[in-house]
Amino acid sequence: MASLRHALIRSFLIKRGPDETTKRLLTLSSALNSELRQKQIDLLSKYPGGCVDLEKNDKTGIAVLTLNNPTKKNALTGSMMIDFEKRVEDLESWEKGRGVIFKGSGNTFCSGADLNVARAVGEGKDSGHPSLMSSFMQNITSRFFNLPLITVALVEGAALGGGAELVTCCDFRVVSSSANIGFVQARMGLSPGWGGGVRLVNLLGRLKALQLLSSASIIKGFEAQEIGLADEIFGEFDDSLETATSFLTNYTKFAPDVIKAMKRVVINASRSDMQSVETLNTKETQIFQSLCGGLANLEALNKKSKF
Ligand SMILES: CC[C@H](C(=O)O)C(=O)SCCNC(=O)CCNC(=O)[C@H](O)C(C)(C)COP(=O)(O)OP(=O)(O)OC[C@H]1O[C@@H](n2cnc3c(N)ncnc32)[C@H](O)[C@@H]1OP(=O)(O)O
Repeated sequence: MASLRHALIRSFLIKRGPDETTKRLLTLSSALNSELRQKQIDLLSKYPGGCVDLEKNDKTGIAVLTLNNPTKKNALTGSMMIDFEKRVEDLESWEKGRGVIFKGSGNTFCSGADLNVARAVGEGKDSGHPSLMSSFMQNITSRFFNLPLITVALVEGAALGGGAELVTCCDFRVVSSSANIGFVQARMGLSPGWGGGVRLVNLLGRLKALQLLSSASIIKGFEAQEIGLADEIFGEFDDSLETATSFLTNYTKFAPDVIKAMKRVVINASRSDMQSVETLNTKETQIFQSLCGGLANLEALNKKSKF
């Protein structure tokens, strides 16, 4: 697949060092990247609805990032994916930032990709649409995961499919005891496509990740805590945002520069080769693309089953 080859070539070039040929090839690579990005934006902007809101508090250094599509359980439309990228860009350059709470509106987290987008992407298999959506979301979730800020997912209600993958792109998870977290891609005849497979293995280890992905089981908040997918649990009568804020303040007491430095230390130490994650993600997309629009996927989409 072109983008896999492109990523592998780019990774080789960056490692090779700055000679003339490499510079010219990297310029070509950048041009290819911007062409890919335009194709992604053209595809995703066809699916409007909902928004992703960001409230930054310069005084406390804490921001709240909210997936806002309550009539669809915060399912991610194409325009929300583009919104998400803009909010991540804002956070990447937030000087007074210390931490981010990532939540959904209406006491639920996210029910994954909007099924209308998932269906359209599957039907556009031959035009490479699955890889365009997958690589776009992998890039944003990787950038969010590597923000120089301490991030916590506030998980209530449902976090299903891509929604469960978004749960993994935070440093920490504060989860309602009655929340439902499910990597339900297999029920859709799919595999993870938003970088959640790579992050889940890094977070829980190969065996627990394989159990969750291959069973497509939906676990409650307290079960998530037992396996290490939740760092704190709260009850239905607790104020969820207050709980997440109080949890986050344990890690955001010091000056923004110090917090950012600590996060950068951890990012660098946890990955010896920056390109390896890009290569792993690209291979995840290749697997996702191979299933998207396949028989199992189309049957599941036509059933529009609930979980
Ligand atoms: C790599 C990502 C991957 C991909 O791209 O293929 C995916 O993420 S695929 C999507 C995987 N997620 C799902 O399949 C979840 C589907 N939704 C449900 O199971 C339920 O809606 C649930 C459990 C989230 C909530 O159930 P509840 O009974 O509380 O509410 P409703 O089902 O009545 O939902 C209310 C309202 O929201 C609409 N809805 C919910 N999820 C989605 C979605 N993912 N896409 C589009 N619309 C969604 C649902 O249709 C209802 O709308 P209404 O007009 O009232 O019928």
